[in-house]
Amino acid sequence: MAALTLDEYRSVAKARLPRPVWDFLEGGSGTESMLTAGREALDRIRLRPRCLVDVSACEPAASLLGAALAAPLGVAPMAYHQLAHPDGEVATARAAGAAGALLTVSMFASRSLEDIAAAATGPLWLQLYWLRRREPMLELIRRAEGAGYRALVLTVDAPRVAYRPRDARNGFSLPEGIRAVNVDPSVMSASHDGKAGESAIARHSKEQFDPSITWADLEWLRERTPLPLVLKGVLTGEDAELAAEHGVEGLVVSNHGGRQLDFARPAADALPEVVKAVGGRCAVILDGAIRHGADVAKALCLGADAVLVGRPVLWGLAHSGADGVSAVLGGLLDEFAEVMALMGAPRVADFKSSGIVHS
Ligand SMILES: Cc1cc2nc3c(=O)[nH]c(=O)nc-3n(C[C@H](O)[C@H](O)[C@H](O)COP(=O)(O)O)c2cc1C
Ligand SMILES: O=C(O)C(=O)c1ccccc1
Repeated sequence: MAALTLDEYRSVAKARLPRPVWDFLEGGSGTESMLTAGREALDRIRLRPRCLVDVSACEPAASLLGAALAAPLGVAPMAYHQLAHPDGEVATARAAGAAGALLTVSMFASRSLEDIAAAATGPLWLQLYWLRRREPMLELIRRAEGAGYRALVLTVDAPRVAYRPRDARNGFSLPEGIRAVNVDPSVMSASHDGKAGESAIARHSKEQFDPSITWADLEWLRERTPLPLVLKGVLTGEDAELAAEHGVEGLVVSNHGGRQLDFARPAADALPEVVKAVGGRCAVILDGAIRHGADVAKALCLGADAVLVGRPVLWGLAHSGADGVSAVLGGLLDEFAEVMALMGAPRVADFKSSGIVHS
């Protein structure tokens, strides 16, 4: 087990980072109701262990869209890792590789796609927001293909970035020297122009994100890249069905870590109907509030193929760069391996709906 708990990494990160940066990383949208709701949904689910199963050789390894992982675990796309540590996404990539975890790189990463790929020893996916100007998106996709990224994750729960009261109050903008280096400054330059009452990120995203895209536009993207497509931010069986009909390869069931639609349902509550709707036609991934090895087990029992972890990775980065991220991911992995043994579930496939009960 890890020497420190995630809460300890969180406390150190909070103490170390400037308040507006901490608020940006940690905050949510609207009333911030979703920051606790995601955790409560997972806490309501309890495990039903089986006994006298041979667990002398537990195997947490999994595969996700053809990528071999040490466990069904990845890092969620998050903008600007350099806010947490100067090495930014390069450190995260090193640590994710060492832990055998997937890394999803945000379109608004603060290190270049190529530098991240050079540091990575595990699979990389690239996350995209759909921009009004499509050429910069396509250029990014070309670069991702060239650098060996293995899938595209289109975030579909953010036709605009939601109102986030902490960032508005702080007039949040990026500190000197940190920017979204993979896109032209005209696409996202959230620096130097913050003023009280408005977040530079919210303003830029309103200008740049295309809020008019529909299912019909997915075809346009598919014709332009051979990479598998994953949609992130699906919360209903209806949309899961549409995604499967459109040949999407994967779904991330997510409420964006409580940063988009306030009062949305927690992703864990939406997962069963999504799994049922896709009926095995695409991979299903859960994200939001994953903090324990037991959460990975619960997600698998609900029918997910894997989970993504968000903020804890930034806490690890802020604590001690790549080493901190390795410890955070390694700790989750160790916990999951222990849950396998104590659940009498020596293989990932042994986690079924009978493994949980809602309390
Ligand atoms: C600081 C921060 C930046 C984020 N940036 C992005 C992003 O660029 N693209 C995206 O699809 N999701 C983004 N997200 C959402 C995460 O991918 C993920 O859905 C969420 O953080 C998971 O919840 P957790 O932090 O509780 O684990 C961001 C989240 C945070 C905390
Ligand atoms: O997606 C987010 O949550 C987010 O914080 C963000 C960051 C940069 C640009 C757009 C959104």
